[in-house]
Amino acid sequence: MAKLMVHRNILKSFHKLPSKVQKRVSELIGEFQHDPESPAIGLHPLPGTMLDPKVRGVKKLPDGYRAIVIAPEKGDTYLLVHIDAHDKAYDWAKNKRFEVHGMTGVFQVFDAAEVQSVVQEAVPTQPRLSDYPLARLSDDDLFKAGVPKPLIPAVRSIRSDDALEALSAYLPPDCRDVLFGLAAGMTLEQSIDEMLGAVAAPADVVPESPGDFTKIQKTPNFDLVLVAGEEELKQILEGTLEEWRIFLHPYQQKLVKWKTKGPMNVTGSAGTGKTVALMHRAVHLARQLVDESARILVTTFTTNLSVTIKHHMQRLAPDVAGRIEVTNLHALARTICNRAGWKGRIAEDEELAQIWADVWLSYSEELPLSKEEMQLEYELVIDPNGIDDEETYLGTVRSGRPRVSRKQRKAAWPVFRAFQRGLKKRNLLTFEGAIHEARLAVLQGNFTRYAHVLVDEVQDFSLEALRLIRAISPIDEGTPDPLCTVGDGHQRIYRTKIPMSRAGIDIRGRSRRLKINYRTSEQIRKFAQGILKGVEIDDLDGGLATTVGDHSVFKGPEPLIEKCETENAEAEAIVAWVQMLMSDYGLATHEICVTPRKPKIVTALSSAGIATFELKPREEDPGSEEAGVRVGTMKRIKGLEFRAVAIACANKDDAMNAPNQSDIRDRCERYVAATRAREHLLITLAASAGKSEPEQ
Ligand SMILES: Nc1ncnc2c1ncn2[C@@H]1O[C@H](COP(=O)(O)OP(=O)(O)OP(=O)(O)O)[C@@H](O)[C@H]1O
Repeated sequence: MAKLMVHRNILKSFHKLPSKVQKRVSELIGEFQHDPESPAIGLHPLPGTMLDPKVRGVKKLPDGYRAIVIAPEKGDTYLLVHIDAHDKAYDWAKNKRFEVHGMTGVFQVFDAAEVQSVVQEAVPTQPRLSDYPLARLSDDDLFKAGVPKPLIPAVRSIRSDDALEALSAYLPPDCRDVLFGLAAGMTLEQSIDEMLGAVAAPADVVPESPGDFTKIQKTPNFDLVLVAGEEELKQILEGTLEEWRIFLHPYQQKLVKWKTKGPMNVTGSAGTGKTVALMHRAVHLARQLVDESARILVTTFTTNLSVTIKHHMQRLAPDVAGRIEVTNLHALARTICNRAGWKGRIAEDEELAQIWADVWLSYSEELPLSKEEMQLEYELVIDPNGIDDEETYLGTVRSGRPRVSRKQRKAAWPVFRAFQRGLKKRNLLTFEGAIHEARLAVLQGNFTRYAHVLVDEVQDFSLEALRLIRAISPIDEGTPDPLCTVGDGHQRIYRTKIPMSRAGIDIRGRSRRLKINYRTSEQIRKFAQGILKGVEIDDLDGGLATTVGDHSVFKGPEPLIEKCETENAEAEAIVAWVQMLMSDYGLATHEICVTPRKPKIVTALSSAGIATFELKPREEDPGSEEAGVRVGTMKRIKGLEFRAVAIACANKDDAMNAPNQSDIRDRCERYVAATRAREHLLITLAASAGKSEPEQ
């Protein structure tokens, strides 16, 4: 029976086709599997009009529409690559080649003449850097990198990043990714490995000729999907199956299926598909569970993200979703404490204040630090490190905290102890205290370990939280794939860095990085990176993170910067920008977000007749079900994404006005906010903002 694979582009544009055409295409796909030559389909060659003789037209579509199908020279897998009105469809296909690459086995679509002319346009303007990395490669090297043979001359003439950038939209995505890695200074092997997931394609995916489609399903495919059944086809075509569910990047795929003996770690800057890889990995592991009672845990730092993941998991894999517990760290800790018999609750802020007040009343000796500093020391050192004895406190590494002598620490300890007794007396715990108690409960055998643990946003986990996830995963049992942590040092907004090794989580040799950005345009990615320019970002294990080779899969408008004299001017600028997005780009209000929430901006938007919707903590964003420009704190929008984001920073003391002189966590928070934007980003700055505003 013939098979039909569908190209990613069809799925992206299907909803734009007339409904009659949509209906007929769905039927045709079904009919095709039975008999591609059936007269009801009208598959016909187009001799003399197409550069590639494998191109076929499909006639039997309503309203003069045509589908372009690529017929195999070898095998019985056909590829549906394009649908459009008659002339447009044939014009699209006329000069293109549709080939399986002879080295990588990846199916590629390209137009060599178009690529040549883009390069020629870029060449006169590019500086002639003779030592540009691509210029040093031989034709053979470029072929190994996945460049189709007809494109090699054009690629060889690239001499600058700008020219590569200009060309990138015309290159097959696999070869584009590898070339970006090479241009960033990676070796050929490194780049192929990092971008395609393997240094060399296995022999069984390499085709005999560009028209040999017999192995195409075994290849790490960027753009083709074999539709499993009618229901899946319907969902795919209706656009209810998101792209990330169908088209994993080969490197994501590799991480999903990677078999590890110990804990593994995935890093990558914002939008590189870490959460997507983690969700697919959880499903992959769940489908392999043999023991009926075994469960998998997926946990996150924020409630928002765990709610989103839970929702996706139920749709991604209803067959195994019941075996995957998705919860945020604090809920997890509470559950473990409750199951271990704890009857108390988490203290409210007022209760904590009362306990401190009692401590100060009962304490007559001279304090080694001010009351405020003592409280901070408790919150930032004692509590997140799970310290409950003096000796441990004396030996604790207090990264990022002002120096406190051993003598001061000795004098401070009885105060902290008194605070802990105060909590215990009232049967209360702090959030961090609950994590500590949960870990002790697990270590005492009061909670069954999970078969596999997967953790997102791990950069924000405290030392004690890392120890908890280590304790509930089966690391010490020696079973495979015990723990998978995912995080990004650029997005650490709740605490200072803690290497995983300090919690006994050994990820050496099992840490990988994702580089391809799917969320934000290249322009926004670069801008956001600029906010953290000069800051050393860690790799979550004591080393430095690198962004070498990072790039986005699409381009967009440059981020806009508006300097504003007053709060009113800022509000007006944001209203004008929202109106422009709605009228020029057709954005709906729920696709736009303004952060942080400033009352003047909300009032100005509603005076202009534009509804707003406040994103509150722990409440889900209702998406298209509820209109209104989203407004919320930068912390609240972490884990979300919008087509457009405005970051309102016109107050002089905002970190965005002088990032180089600002606190790292404030800069990270602004990085997080900027990377929530897919296509449009507006930053308002104070009129006095100087040279140190973020570099683009
Ligand atoms: N293979 C893919 N194909 C298409 N889209 C993808 C793919 N992987 C991820 N995406 C999309 O990219 C966006 C970012 O993905 P994801 O949230 O997994 O990234 P992340 O690295 O976890 O981001 P952050 O750290 O900012 O939370 C999402 O819109 C997701 O749907």
